[in-house]
Amino acid sequence: MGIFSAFTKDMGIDLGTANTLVYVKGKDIVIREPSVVAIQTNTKQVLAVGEEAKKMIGRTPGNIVAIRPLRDGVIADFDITQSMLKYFIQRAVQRRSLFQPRVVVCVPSGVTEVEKRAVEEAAIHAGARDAYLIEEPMAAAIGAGLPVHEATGSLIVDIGGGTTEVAVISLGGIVTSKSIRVGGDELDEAIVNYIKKEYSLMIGERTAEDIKITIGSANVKNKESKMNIRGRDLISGLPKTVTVTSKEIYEAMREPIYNIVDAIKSTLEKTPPELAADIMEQGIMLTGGGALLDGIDLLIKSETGMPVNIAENPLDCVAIGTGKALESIEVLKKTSYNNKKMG
Ligand SMILES: Nc1ncnc2c1ncn2[C@@H]1O[C@H](COP(=O)(O)OP(=O)(O)OP(=O)(O)O)[C@@H](O)[C@H]1O
Repeated sequence: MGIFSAFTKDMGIDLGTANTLVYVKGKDIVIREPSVVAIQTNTKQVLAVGEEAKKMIGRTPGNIVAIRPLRDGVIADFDITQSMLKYFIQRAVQRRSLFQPRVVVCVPSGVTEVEKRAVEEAAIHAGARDAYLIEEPMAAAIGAGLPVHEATGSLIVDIGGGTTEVAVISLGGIVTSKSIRVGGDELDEAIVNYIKKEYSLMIGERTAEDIKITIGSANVKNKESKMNIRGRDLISGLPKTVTVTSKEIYEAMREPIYNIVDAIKSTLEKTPPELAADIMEQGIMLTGGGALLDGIDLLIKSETGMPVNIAENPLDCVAIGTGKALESIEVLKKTSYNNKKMG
């Protein structure tokens, strides 16, 4: 390692639809914030980014909006994504630093070629010396400690906010994969719709997420809890409280949960037999916030007949894997995402 490289603060960024994490080489994860930006609508001025902006969702006056610029695994608002990325890079670098970092960004798999270029440019604009992209399932697998470079099959399932990525990895490459636009957000929406239909009660997406995390389960036999929730009665227009059970929430989330299970099954069906045998032995690895949903591992195990493991820190895997990819930057340069640019 040259004397200067020790000071470069190279970083890996998980630009997620729900959360953005920044991993700085030698320091671990230094930023962990929701991917939300609050802006003044008339001037387009950025008022808050991250946690502070998330608190404003559903609570802003007319001239301020709190936006999630990445939705459903794609960049819904490019300019705001760029501002957010710039804000996080500069916060991680600390303005006074003279050294320009090399940055690896993990982007949702649904982004287009144009958007990939634009993310690289945004990173350069924000002060990066070089910018590379990495595919989300590869970053998740590296972060979860799977032997991605060995001649053995690993199956990774990353259940994020906007997307679920399922991939079989061997010898440093993705052998077969599937990405669906179903993740934690879809579960929240299903809860909002269920409560509306069953109780004529309107709740916000943050309340729905809270219900999912507190009493939601993918294996209802294991859980029977209740929760009081508050919202607006659609008939009277007034605030109202109702009590919901985990069984009801399971019913509400059943369809999107089974979409995730089906994506895993169809990936397994396309997996070459030798690699399927490796996966049978090693098990399926779950990462992403959705891996924390109560009972999801048991459901996948019973539906596929394969052993299932949950990564140690499922929310951090992509950021850690993105950061670790920096250590083998030569390998990164050769990946399909970056070699078009290089060649
Ligand atoms: N304990 C929990 N139980 C259920 N879901 C959870 C839990 N904790 C977090 N989540 C969900 O995980 C999702 C966020 O996960 P994560 O941070 O991995 O997504 P992301 O990387 O930002 O999204 P993407 O991979 O789609 O870009 C949210 O939908 C959140 O509600």
